[in-house]
Amino acid sequence: MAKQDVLITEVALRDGSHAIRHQYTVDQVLQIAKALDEANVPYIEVTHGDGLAGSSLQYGLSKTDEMALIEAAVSVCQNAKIAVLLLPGIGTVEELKQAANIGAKMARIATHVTEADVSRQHISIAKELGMETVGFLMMAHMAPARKLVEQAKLMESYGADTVYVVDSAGALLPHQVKERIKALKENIQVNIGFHGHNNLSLAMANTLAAIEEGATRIDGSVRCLGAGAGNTQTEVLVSVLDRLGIETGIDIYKMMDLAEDIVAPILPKPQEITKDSLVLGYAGVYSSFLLHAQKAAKQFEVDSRDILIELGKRKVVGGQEDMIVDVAAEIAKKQSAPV
Ligand SMILES: C[C@H](O)CC(=O)C(=O)O
Ligand SMILES: [Mn+2]
Repeated sequence: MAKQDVLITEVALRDGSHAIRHQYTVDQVLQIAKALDEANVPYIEVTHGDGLAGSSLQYGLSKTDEMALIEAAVSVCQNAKIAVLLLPGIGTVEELKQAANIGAKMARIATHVTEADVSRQHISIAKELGMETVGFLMMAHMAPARKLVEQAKLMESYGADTVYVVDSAGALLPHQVKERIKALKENIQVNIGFHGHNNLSLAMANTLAAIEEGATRIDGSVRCLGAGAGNTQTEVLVSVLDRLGIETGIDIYKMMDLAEDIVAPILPKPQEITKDSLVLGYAGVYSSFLLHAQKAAKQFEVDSRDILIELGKRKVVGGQEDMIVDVAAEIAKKQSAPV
């Protein structure tokens, strides 16, 4: 195994699922996971975009049962470990056990940045199942560094091997990432990770800032495939890290090839920063809300940016997707009221 200073988790088959409305097929997962494994990517995350059991009317129905997708990825990987995401309250311990049974080796337990206490049971059961465990603190822009430290310590105490700072809204600026990672580095002993979104075109800068402060677990997504404007682009990231003399162990040419030849052809449209995804970062809104807000905007004939700005003001968090329709209806009502 090549030397690795930073371990990359590829999230195109999980976060990227948001961008294609959870329509992955077994065939696509077989092809992508095999190519990622051949490029020496150490971890590949596979589930519905909102984690295990996310397939629902609320979060979007998957085309294919995620267990079939996980099984497919496991079947073609020689070295890469398959990771699964679980948001307590969406997924349960039952799905976690099922995923472990079919070969998933890493469990990433995601909570809102101030609610790490709900991850205790899932982290400890994942450990009992022999899985590597990650605590995933979402919407990290909504809490100051000292709060993040407090919450990360909880996850560490439950047995997390790594704690991630997750910029779910793509709202953090590089100095804010630095401040948060530095505080974790000074206060917890386990590995520190970073997961960025590119809504303000800062995913790469933020990722580099995190690595500079000591993050060694980093998420990337081929072709940026992810919620909102997507994630830090893996094939670009490994090239930049190579130029910086930071080893990922990943074959750069193979990453570029799989991005161009396998992933690009299945995309309905290239991942880009649109006015709506930009507003996610600007207003600090959960990236997974993008498609729901656009749908509500159409239904109520209002500007999707107005919905997103209002959601940001109300500090709505993941799990409150039903508020999107409420906000759209209120805006429509205000707009049709006589002046
Ligand atoms: C369920 C979310 O999509 C998790 C994530 O990737 C994020 O918060 O960002
Ligand atoms: Mn994400």
